[in-house]
Amino acid sequence: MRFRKIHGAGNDFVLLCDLGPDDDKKWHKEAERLCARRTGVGADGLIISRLVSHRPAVLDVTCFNADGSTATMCGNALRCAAWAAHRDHGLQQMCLHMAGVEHEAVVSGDSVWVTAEVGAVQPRRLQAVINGRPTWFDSAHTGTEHVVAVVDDVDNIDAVMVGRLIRHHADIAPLGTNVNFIQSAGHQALKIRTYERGVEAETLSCGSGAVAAVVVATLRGLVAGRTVTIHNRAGQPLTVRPHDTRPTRTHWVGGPITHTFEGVLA
Ligand SMILES: N[C@H](CCC[C@H](N)C(=O)O)C(=O)O
Repeated sequence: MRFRKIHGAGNDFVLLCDLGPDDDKKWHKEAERLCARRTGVGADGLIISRLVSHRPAVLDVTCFNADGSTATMCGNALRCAAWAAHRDHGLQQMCLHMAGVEHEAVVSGDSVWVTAEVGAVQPRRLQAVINGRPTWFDSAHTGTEHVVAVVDDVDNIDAVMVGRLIRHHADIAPLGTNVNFIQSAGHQALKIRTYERGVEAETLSCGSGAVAAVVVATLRGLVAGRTVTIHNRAGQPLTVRPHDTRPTRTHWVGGPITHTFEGVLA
């Protein structure tokens, strides 16, 4: 079986396209095997993308985290799937279904944009002591669970240690959460680091995390609700902007996609 290795601003995936209507359940174990950094292909997640219809352009996209769990939303996985549908089928705009939610996607020059739906926001959801300072985490649901803390210097955080602590916090068990640390980075810009549940590691970028960061940063007055640049660990910024017709509910997240290589699974 052919696969693509692809990343969305550093968030990397094994991508399988057009497999036909298979049972997704068997892919949990396969995701764990393929994503293993030493013994597999190595990735943050496995994407399975199926073209449902050409006109209108509709894709069904499933994303598994590296530990085999299902991601209910993955902005970068959706962006990778849209990129591949553009390459394979010439689609420029499409509708993507992931975990029962509809997302729009637009391929525009070097950027691929997808929509994320913003759900419940809860200020001061959790607290942790970071570098000796009590720090609040606000939660923002952007299709999956995210908490966001505003800190002075994201580079000075042990993102894996603190991320893991928060991810397993008793107050949010058993679901857990993705954990984001942000700081202001000038006019309409943020710097971010993200610890991802299901990968159980820091990832280089996270689409739904970038949207959660903008929601929380807007709430905290760090940015205004317009276009925001999110500087990540990959050095390949994502851009978040409100949707034109439903700006409070939906955000676009866009950025580069890199197709690294193709291969054949043994
Ligand atoms: N990296 C992803 C989010 C994955 C979410 C996953 N870690 C989970 O909570 O199941 C993104 O670009 O939106």
